Amino acid sequence: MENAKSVKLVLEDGTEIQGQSFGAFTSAAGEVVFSTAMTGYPENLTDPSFAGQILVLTYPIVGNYGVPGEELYESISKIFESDKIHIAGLVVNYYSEEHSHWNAAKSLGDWLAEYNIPGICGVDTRMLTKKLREKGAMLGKIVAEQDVPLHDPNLENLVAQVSPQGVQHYGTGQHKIVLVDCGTKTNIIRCFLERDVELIRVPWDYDFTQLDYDGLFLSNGPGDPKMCVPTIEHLQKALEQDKPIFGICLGSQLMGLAAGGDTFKLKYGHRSHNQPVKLTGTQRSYITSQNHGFAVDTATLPAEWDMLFENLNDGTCEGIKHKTKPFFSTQFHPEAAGGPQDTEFLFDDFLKAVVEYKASK
Ligand SMILES: NC(=O)CC[C@H](N)C(=O)O
Repeated sequence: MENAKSVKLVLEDGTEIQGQSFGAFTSAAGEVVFSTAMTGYPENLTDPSFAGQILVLTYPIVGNYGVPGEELYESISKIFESDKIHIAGLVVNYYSEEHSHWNAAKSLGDWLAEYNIPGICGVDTRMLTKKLREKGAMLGKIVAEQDVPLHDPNLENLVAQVSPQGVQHYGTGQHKIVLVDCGTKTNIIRCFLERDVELIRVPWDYDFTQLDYDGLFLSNGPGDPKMCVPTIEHLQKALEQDKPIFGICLGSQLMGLAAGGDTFKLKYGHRSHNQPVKLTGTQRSYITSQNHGFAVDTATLPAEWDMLFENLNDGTCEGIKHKTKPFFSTQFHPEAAGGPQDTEFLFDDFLKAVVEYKASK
């Protein structure tokens, strides 16, 4: 890029990579993670699960389709996954200063600058990804003029930072679903509102056990699931009842923990739109959208629980289910955005369980 200022990416193992600045010319530290998705940066950057992370995109040209303008669906964003950029920094190979797309309203660089998020381009992101795969996810920083200390976001309660303050209601459908918002992607809300649902969106530490509802949903969210102590405690009470429960990503990890199982940090996580998972007990596999650094340790699940999906790349747990009660979860993202929508039927499965539960009362 002509006239771009120099910046560098520094990793905790001492690696230093020089590049050029785009977005905000500022320094930022975080956990460096990579995604091999080929598209979807407007969705990824606004996914609250990326809070505290410096995101490396392996796709070699980024920014060429710009960033869409904001449109609303009900009272939430129609396009983005939340109302701001959540990543701490962005690392790309070639940043396309020119963009062209029918719904582009601005450039990726201008959008990052609006939120004071630094980008670094001119980085061999495939070499960097090989390093992150060999050594595991590392702390790192993008350094502009001012140096900043390395910082581990997983030691913070990131969910408390991204979860909303109050309760919000959406939709007027027949089935009352409580959505525990640990940093939900808006497409989860859209998926529910396309169905026959009245949604009650509550903060991560809200005592939803006091509410009158037909089904409980636990959202995705950033950081280490073990930070969500109040959510796990409330969930434990819900697990004593029979109302259907569905969790996605962090929500799946919280179900595992509330059930009495354990979670662990994966070496470098799963972040892409083409992760294969197998439905337990079948030979059926699905291609899924994923963004996670932790997973439920299947070996620690109590006897009443089974693994529901398994990752076909590394055999890790991609969801769990209770053997007799209508409780299930996915580690992947059936709501996609971006990514394949092949598993969106799981929202219908959940609502079918809600209908059956209500009919049994
Ligand atoms: N997308 C998510 O919900 C991620 C969950 C958790 N923060 C992890 O990285 O594993």
